[in-house]
Amino acid sequence: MASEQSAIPILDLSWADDSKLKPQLLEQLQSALFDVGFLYVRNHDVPPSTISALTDRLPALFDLPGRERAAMSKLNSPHFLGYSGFAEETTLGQQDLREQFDMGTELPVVWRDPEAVNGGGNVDEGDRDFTKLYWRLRGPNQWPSEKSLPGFQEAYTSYHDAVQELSHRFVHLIEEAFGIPVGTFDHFFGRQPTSSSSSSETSTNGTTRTFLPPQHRIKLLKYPPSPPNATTNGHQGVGAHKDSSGWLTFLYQVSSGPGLEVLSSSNTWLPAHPIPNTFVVNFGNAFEAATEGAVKATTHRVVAPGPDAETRYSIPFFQGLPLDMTVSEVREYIPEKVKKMRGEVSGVQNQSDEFLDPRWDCLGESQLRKWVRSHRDVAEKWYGRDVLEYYTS
Ligand SMILES: O=C(O)CCC(=O)C(=O)O
Ligand SMILES: [Fe+2]
Repeated sequence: MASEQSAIPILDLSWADDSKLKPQLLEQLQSALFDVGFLYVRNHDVPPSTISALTDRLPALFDLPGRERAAMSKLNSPHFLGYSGFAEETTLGQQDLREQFDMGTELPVVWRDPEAVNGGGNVDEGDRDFTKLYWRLRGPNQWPSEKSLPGFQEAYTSYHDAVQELSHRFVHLIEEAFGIPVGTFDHFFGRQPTSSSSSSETSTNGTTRTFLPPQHRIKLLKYPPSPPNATTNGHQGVGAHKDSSGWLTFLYQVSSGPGLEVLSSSNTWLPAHPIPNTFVVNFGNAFEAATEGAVKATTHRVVAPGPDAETRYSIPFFQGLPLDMTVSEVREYIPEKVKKMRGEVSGVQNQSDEFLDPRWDCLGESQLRKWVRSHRDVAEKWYGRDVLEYYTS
C-alpha cells in the first residue's frame, strides 16, 4: 500500500515493448493513476530534435516586438487562441506571473451563426448542431509571421503531432492498466478503434457515437524571475489548480530550474523538478469525473523563479475531448471495477467530491465556461454580456 506520496514515479515507456517488463510498467502506471495522480515518462518517442526545434524558438517568440505580440492577442480570437500578456490571467483571485501563447490543433471554424442569412441550419456531419455556441471554441491559431520567426509554425506543428501520438499511445496503456480492451477510447479522438478492440467502441449501455477529432490545446509559457522586492503574491507563477482543459496533460519543462509543485494526499507540496528528456503526465477534471474520482485530477502550482533564477519556459499539452460529448457518456466506457480500483491500489477511499457541476455535463459547455471565466474581455467581445454573465454568475 502506498499511503504517502513520497515521490512522483518515472515510467519508462520502452518497457511497453518488452513482454517481461510490461507487467511492471502497468503496475507502476496503476499506482500513478490511483495514488499520486502525477508521473514522468521517459523513452516516450518524441524525438529530441522535434522538442528542441520548438523550445529553441521560445525566447525569440516572447521577445517579438510588443506590437507583433499584440497583433496575436487572444482578443482577436473567438476561439480563445493567441497571446496573453504578463499577469493578465488570475488563479484564486491573484495574478499569475507568466506570459503565454494559447495554441491548439490547427482546425477550421465549424460554428454557424444561427442569425446569419445562410449561416444557420442545424444539421451537418450527421446530427451535429454547429450552431451551438461551444463549437465556436474550435478554430485556427494566430501565427507569428514567417519573416519574424522563421520555422516556428513548422516546429510547432511537428511538436503537436508528436505529442498527440504520445497521447494516443499513453491512453492505450491506461486502457491496459484499467483492464479494458485497447482502443476503447480511440473514437473519442476521432480514431478508428484498433482491431483487438472491435467490440469496445460501444459503451456499457451498448450505444456508439462518432466524434470529430478534438482540438488539443497547447500553452507556450514564460515565467520571468520575480523582482527582488516581490511580496508573497509575487511568487505565484500559476496558482494551485487542477487542469480543466482536457483529458490528460503532457507537460514539457523546458528550463532546468524548480517551480512545479504537486499537492500530495497528505496536503504537502511535492516538487516536480524538471528531469531531462521526460514529460510530466497528469489527469484533467474530465478524467476525474469520468472515473468518479478513482483517478484524481491532482492539484498543482508553479512557484515563480526567484530574482536570481533563470526564466522558466514550459509547454503543457492538454489532450482534447469532443465538445459534443458529455461526462456521463464518457463514464459509460469506464467499468465499475475501475471506479473501485483506487481503494484497492492505494488504500485511499474514493473521495468523489469535485465532480463537474451537472449543468456543465456537456464537455463543450464546461470548456466554454472555463474560457469565459478566465478571459472575460474575450468573452464579452465575441459572445456578449449575457453569455459572460451566464457563465460567471
Ligand atoms: O508551467 C508549468 O510547469 C505548469 C503549468 C500548468 O500547470 C498549467 O498551465 O496548467
Ligand atoms: Fe496545470
